[in-house]
Amino acid sequence: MTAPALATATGGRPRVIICGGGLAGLAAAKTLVDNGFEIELLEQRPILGGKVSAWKDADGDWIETGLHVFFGAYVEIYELMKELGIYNRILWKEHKLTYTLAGGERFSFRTTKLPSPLHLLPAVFENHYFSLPEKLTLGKSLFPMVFGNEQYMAEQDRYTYQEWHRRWGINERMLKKMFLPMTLSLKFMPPEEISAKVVLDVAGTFLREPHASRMGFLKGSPQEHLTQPLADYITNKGGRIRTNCNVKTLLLNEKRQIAGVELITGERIVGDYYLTALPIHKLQRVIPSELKEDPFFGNLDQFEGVPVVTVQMWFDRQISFIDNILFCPDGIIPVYADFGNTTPDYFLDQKAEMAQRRSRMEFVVAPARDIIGQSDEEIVGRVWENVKSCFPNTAPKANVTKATVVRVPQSVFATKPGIDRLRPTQKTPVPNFFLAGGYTQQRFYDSMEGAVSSGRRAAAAILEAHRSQGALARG
Ligand SMILES: Cc1cc2nc3c(=O)[nH]c(=O)nc-3n(C[C@H](O)[C@H](O)[C@H](O)COP(=O)(O)OP(=O)(O)OC[C@H]3O[C@@H](n4cnc5c(N)ncnc54)[C@H](O)[C@@H]3O)c2cc1C
Repeated sequence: MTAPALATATGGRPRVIICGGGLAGLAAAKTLVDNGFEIELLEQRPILGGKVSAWKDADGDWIETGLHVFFGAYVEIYELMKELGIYNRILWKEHKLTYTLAGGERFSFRTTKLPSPLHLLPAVFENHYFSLPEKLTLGKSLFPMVFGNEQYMAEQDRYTYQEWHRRWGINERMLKKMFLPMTLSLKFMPPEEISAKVVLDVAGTFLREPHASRMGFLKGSPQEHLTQPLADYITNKGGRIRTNCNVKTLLLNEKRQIAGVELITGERIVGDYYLTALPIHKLQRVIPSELKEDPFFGNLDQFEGVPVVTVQMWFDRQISFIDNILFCPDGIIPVYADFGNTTPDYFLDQKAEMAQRRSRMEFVVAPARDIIGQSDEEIVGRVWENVKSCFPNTAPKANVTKATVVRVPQSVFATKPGIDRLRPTQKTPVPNFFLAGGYTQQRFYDSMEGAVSSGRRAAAAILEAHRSQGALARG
């Protein structure tokens, strides 16, 4: 809803400069234009979307920054997509987690319609891969996962997940085969590095909410089905989006408020409010050093991004017949999907008979610290060996017709122990400066939902600041 009464001291509409055109910046921009603000969004790259961005290569194939799935637990991104009329672009898959192992072995967890947390218990106890004694070690740990209160969860942030797992005496094979691909898919970090709190938060949500772990895929590229409709909505409402605008620094005035944004070209852009929706390693560079004297900003230097690699491979025949997300504890591809099954826009030969359908797979390669520096050929070769070992009946007959590698040296913020309490609010101690991004405080960490939620919270904080400023002026 537009609020035409909004105005600045000079009589114009309040103007917000947003740095960063990922989901957080775009979600904030949408809320602000909906509320009568003038926005100018500055994005460094030629395309929008940040970590969810995709672009077409010379063959006309979409290349994605990363494999993205939607979880049933998300809320705000669905509200936003419904407002844009694009919620139906999500295709929900069967509520089942499939693990593919070396040698072609498989196991899965299928949920039932029982009330939570019972909906997941048959999934664990019907599973054939783990023995009953192994599964019983997990049973007792479900209590703190489901019933642990906020204080308990916060206290677990001092442990890695591996430490927590061992403290509770949960079976080691479950750590290696079930939880390793889970933590690598969640935050691209292994159990010995990720905070226990993150895993407990996610597992607790899955246990408490029956649909939380259900997953969906976009019907095609995130550019066409998410980012572009969002950007179009903003520009149609008068928002200005500028790509190829690399923000160099935020400028301060004598009151230690933000006075403007300087681009690397030297151009200076001025507004009433400033919102950064940058990845944490970029934010660290644009914040003036004077502000870092305040621990609110100084603490941000303790955050870092996790490296990850995305590999896409095209094949001359169908390798997998599973229309869902796939996990793999063996090798370097903890989570992947065959877009030939999951994503209709990507079917190479949509009208063909099933026999002619071909696989097109996208893999998350993690942990990537030691892999990211390898050559494309080496990385693709290792992924291909991994695929052949997981699909020994179909893969060896197939030929790889094309492969691409996308490296993200600093992707989502590293959820290592001790970092959670340092996550800043969207409102900062500087009255005209606000933050958005997965590292800021909200429930969903660095995810599409976390980005949208943080963007909307930052926009709400700007609205609030503007209203109280108006009240002050009137008073
Ligand atoms: C491989 C991979 C897989 C993922 N899978 C999932 C998934 O399955 N489900 C899920 O929910 N989430 C997933 N995520 C996480 C999700 O993509 C992110 O949490 C979310 O997109 C972050 O959005 P953001 O706007 O906060 O940050 P970003 O997307 O990083 O956006 C920041 C923007 O700022 C721009 N920028 C940087 N520096 C400057 C500068 N100096 N000036 C101007 N602009 C600048 C960047 O170019 C970028 O566009 C995945 C991430 C990756 C990398």
